[in-house]
Amino acid sequence: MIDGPSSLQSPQGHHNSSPKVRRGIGLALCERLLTEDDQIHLCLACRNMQRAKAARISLLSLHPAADISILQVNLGSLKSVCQAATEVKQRYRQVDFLYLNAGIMPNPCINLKVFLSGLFSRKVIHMFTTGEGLLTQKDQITDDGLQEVFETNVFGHFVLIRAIEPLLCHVDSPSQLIWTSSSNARKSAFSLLDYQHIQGQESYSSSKYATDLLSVALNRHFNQQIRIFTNSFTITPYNGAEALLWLFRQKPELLDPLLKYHSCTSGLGNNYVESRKMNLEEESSELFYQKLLELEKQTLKKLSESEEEYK
Ligand SMILES: NC(=O)C1=CN([C@@H]2O[C@H](COP(=O)(O)OP(=O)(O)OC[C@H]3O[C@@H](n4cnc5c(N)ncnc54)[C@H](OP(=O)(O)O)[C@@H]3O)[C@@H](O)[C@H]2O)C=CC1
Ligand SMILES: CC(C)CCC[C@@H](C)[C@H]1CC[C@H]2C3=C(CC[C@]12C)[C@@]1(C)CCC(=O)[C@@H](C)[C@@H]1CC3
Repeated sequence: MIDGPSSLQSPQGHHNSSPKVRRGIGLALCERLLTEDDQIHLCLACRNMQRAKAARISLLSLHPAADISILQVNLGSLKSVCQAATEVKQRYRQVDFLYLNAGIMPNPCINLKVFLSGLFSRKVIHMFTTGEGLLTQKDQITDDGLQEVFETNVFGHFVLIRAIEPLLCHVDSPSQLIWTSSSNARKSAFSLLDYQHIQGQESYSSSKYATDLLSVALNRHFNQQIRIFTNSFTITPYNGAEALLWLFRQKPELLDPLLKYHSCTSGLGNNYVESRKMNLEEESSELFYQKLLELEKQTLKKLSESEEEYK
């Protein structure tokens, strides 16, 4: 099983030999999964090996008998994604659960006008749970020539899923693919004509809507063997892992691919999972899927050509 990257950081933000654990949803999920069943094999796929090792140590301190391995992957680099996929195929014959957790929101900027008018309106709860229209981000371009938020939050995951497809599609025991979206996903922030969100300033909202769209197409193309789900705004990483853990216990064939599963917390502090229909059309999801297949073809070709050049 692969988990999304864990969240660990040294106190000053740079790496040393004993980085301090920064708790994100990925690590909280691993802890909760091991509490549920410490016989599972966990593989932590992280971009930073120091943090991955520290996450492993922290999990082992709570579950000494756990079987935990680590793997390096930077989702913002196609080369790294392809290398990680090759490594996964060498190590495993099947992946039962693939949690796609990594997601970035670089340089967020709050729109104070929207915040203040939202604060005194009936939409105040909606604003605090979805952050709709509240934040803008400054995106940048990766070495692959793609928008960083799009590549990290969407395309890197997409290429990884496709590259390890043979490990996911087993007739007798279907795999479950659980992809973290957000209640910040917004249809109006996304455009099929600008799916990398080059022109706008809400790359995070756009990337999470892209995740929702892709989840529907992937379900169709993987012949109902893979289910993809999402979660919403979280107060603590433990709460944020609620829907992810709930999905671990579900039979994938009984879940509706058009629903999004949100981790929620009541006023009394109780966690629960709520399903909501996604605001999307299946035709758009298919069109987007086809566009990503084309982009994958182009970018992987470019990558292999540049690798040939360096030989
Ligand atoms: N927190 C919230 O309120 C909500 C979060 N979400 C989503 O949940 C997921 C986890 O969020 P959260 O735990 O809060 O966030 P964190 O920032 O704590 O964790 C995100 C993780 O993604 C990893 N990551 C970032 N970029 C890359 C990359 N290029 N390659 C590999 N790994 C990468 C980070 O690794 P590293 O440690 O190296 O930085 C980090 O561990 C995200 O997808 C987020 O969008 C959704 C709704 C609400
Ligand atoms: C006094 C300050 C001006 C208060 C500012 C509060 C905001 C920083 C938060 C209010 C709602 C929050 C929110 C998110 C980030 C922080 C806020 C904007 C997210 C966008 C974080 C990532 C997600 O995936 C969303 C679901 C969150 C929605 C709410």
